[in-house]
Amino acid sequence: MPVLRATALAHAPARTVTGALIELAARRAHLVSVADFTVEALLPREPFRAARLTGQCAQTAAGTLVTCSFSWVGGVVDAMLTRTSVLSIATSLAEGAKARAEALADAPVVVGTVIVRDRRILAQQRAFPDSVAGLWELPGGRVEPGETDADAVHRECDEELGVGVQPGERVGPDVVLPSGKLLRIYRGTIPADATPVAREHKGLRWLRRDELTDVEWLPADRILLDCLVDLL
Ligand SMILES: Nc1nc2c([nH]c(=O)n2[C@H]2C[C@H](O)[C@@H](COP(=O)(O)OP(=O)(O)OP(=O)(O)O)O2)c(=O)[nH]1
Repeated sequence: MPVLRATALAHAPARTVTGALIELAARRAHLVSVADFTVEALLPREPFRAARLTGQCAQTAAGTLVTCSFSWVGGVVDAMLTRTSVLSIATSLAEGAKARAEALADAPVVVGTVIVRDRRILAQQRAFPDSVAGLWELPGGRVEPGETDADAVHRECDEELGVGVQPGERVGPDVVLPSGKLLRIYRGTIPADATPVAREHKGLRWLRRDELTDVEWLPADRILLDCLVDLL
């Protein structure tokens, strides 16, 4: 199976470069899976139908090395012209992810919080604005000036759920929102006897692994479902 690779070195964190790769890959291909530092997608059009794109980010001392590879079943599409155009797609993705991630360095951040209890994730249903009312998301919100991400996790969960959350480690890559903000997910732990209540949302659900796709998530959260499943 032919494989072509292109690389670039980005001066941005690996999770942000992965987020940039997701954004670029989703414009050209169908996302197949997203992990912390790896994106897989399938190209939808001939002559690349069934060609697989893999974008991988690795943090190094010099920056984040982004590697974009294309693999496809050889044969008719294995002509020199195709190899050249595949290489140019891989190169533009790697270079594009580098440029986009570096431009996103100062982007505002929205934090989301994954709270797991009894192997269920807490999701909340938006009440407003009308464009997203009824869709589901993780507790959280915008990081305000002067706050750390952890401060925002704590404040937003207190405001939205009335519980004290202990912010934990990162989950998944950054996801670029249509507004240009970055959605950034953290684990959060609540006391065993705490009972979250929906103060600003229509409702709450504790979702089991097999229920995660029963609700209609905001588009950015849908991209992260693979990463959430891994926590259950
Ligand atoms: N809290 C949260 N927001 C999310 C998630 N996924 C996602 O796309 N978003 C988007 C929805 C909103 O456009 C934005 C967060 O806005 P928000 O309304 O919850 O937070 P906020 O009160 O601090 O924001 P703002 O209205 O003051 O700008 O991020 C998620 O899982 N959790």
